[in-house]
Amino acid sequence: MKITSTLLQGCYVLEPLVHQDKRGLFFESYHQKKLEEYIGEKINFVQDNISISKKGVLRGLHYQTGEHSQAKLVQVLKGEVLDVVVDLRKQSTTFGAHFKLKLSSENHKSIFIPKGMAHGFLALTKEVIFAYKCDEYYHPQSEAGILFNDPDLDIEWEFNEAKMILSAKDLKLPLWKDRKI
Ligand SMILES: Cc1cn([C@H]2C[C@H](O)[C@@H](COP(=O)(O)OP(=O)(O)O[C@H]3O[C@H](C)C(=O)[C@H](O)[C@H]3O)O2)c(=O)[nH]c1=O
Repeated sequence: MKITSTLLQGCYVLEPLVHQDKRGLFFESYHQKKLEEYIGEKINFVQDNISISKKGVLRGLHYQTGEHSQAKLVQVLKGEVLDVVVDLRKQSTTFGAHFKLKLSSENHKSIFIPKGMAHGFLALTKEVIFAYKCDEYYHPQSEAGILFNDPDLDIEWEFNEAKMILSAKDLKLPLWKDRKI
């Protein structure tokens, strides 16, 4: 597995070793020991999530606050997304910055997102199966988010906004300057 840093402190891109043969392919989609050794801290994922989205669906930007803040390992099992991570950590050297990367069932890449980040993705193909691990359980009372097209974050989603599909909840998320801490 190859692990590379991103512009965000503590956020990494993982690329598995893909074993191909006449049947198809095999790769380790998660290896706790290798990831812990690289990031230098223990990881204990407790919940796996899967969402399925049509082309144009944008989910995010979401996070959980306080003790329910989640580290995540996100990957795409089918299709392709533009994945976006935003650094919410005031003490971070990359506070307020964002990182984006295309994840797909072709590139097999995943992103380790540390606690203290907002996360979202835009589905770029007809059907996207998105799978991710969280190190804290879902805690609705601690859910928070930032509007996807916040002017201060200025995220270029590379997609026609008129064709995006968002939940009513996500369309009402606050701006960066009004976000829940
Ligand atoms: C997140 C979550 C949701 N739910 C229920 C709540 C709703 O009834 C339904 C859909 O939830 P929501 O609209 O929040 O789902 P997404 O918009 O995909 O949310 C996710 O979107 C971005 C990409 C993330 O990174 C977050 O982990 C997560 O917030 O699933 C659960 O039962 N458990 C959960 O862990």
